[in-house]
Amino acid sequence: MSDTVDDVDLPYDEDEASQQEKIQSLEERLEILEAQNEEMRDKLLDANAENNKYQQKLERLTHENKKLKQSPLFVATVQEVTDEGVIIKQHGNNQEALTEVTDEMREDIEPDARVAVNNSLSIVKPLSNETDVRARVMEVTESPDVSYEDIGGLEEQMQEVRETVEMPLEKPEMFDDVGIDPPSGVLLYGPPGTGKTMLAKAVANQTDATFIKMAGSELVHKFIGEGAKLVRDLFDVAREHEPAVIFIDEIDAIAAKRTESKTSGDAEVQRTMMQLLSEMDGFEERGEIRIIAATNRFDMLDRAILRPGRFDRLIEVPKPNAEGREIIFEIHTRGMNVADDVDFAELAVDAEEASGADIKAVCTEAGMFAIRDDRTEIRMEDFRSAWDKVQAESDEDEEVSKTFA
Ligand SMILES: Nc1ncnc2c1ncn2[C@@H]1O[C@H](COP(=O)(O)OP(=O)(O)OP(=O)(O)O)[C@@H](O)[C@H]1O
Repeated sequence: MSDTVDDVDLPYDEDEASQQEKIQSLEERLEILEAQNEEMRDKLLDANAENNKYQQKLERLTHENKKLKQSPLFVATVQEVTDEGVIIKQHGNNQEALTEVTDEMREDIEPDARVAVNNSLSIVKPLSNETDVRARVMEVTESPDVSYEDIGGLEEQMQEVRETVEMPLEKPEMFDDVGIDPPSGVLLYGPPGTGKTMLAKAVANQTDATFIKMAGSELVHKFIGEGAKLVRDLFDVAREHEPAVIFIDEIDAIAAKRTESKTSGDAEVQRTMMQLLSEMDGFEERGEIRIIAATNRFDMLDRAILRPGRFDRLIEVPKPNAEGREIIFEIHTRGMNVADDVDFAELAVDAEEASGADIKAVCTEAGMFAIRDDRTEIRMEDFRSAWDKVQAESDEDEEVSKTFA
């Protein structure tokens, strides 16, 4: 829509201005309008250019997003950066490939760098170096600070771990003299928070062995193609630190029963497990290294892992009974200022179904109740309230895990 001449606010007085004055005013007005028009056009051009830039950025991000969603990614090592492209070698199957990269990516890549590649072997991103990965998945402790006295209610289990792990480390000659091979691996199984990790740490402490922990889930879920290599690394690190206790937590993540599905993730889990079995089978040359594995899901384990010479000693680590719970209460309140009215036997009966980890949480919570009440002494009522709280929290957790199951 345009204004008609009648609507226009004229820059002169219609009745009084001379013809000459009218022309001059109109010329001046025209000049101003032309300048304004020019300015608006420049702004429009700038806005268009800006728009184009955002459009391109949006396309790049959408593309990037799509690329990242094409999981899983595989791990490869850069062999050579050539004018034709980058030569990479995929981990796991050792397949070599020539792949093209953008100029920006080329700047970030050098021979021996590890990169994540997608299904079509395009480099998606460079990876942090190997030591970072090792550090992320392996916990190496020269002397863990857990001793047998810190563990409550697991006398039998402790005895068995001592025989099967401690004896071969401390008196290997006894096994030679008798002429039997010590068990290579011990499998601890039972509900979460019952002291499996503590048992492994205590035996390492007792034997002055280095404690090396790796979580099965870390081994397989981080990057496809890395699992088997990390298992090799794990045993290399153990050899460097002999005597050593290797603790593989959540072993079910690598040693679950074979499923029907043939996804690349499954193949990766299989490769990781085969590597673990072969490391264990070649165990005699490995000297003073003992392996302890743990799982909360014994029912899921592939039986191959339980054959003789592998994890052939199975030790169940159940939740503690009332007597065990009482001892665990005593252990975790050793350094606490507990009032005379506190009766651990009674608390142990009340806290049915509690794991060692729950009891530890109850003791800490009880201390918090005393602090909130401005007291330095912890009373029976604090422990009772703490148990109610811990129980309510674990019920909540259960609800959440059911919701997401
Ligand atoms: N039997 C126990 N005696 C004393 N404290 C215990 C016992 N069991 C568990 N705890 C306490 O709970 C914490 C967690 O226990 P731990 O990590 O050994 O459990 P876990 O069986 O390895 O659990 P998960 O299967 O979840 O790894 C311990 O650091 C300790 O404070």
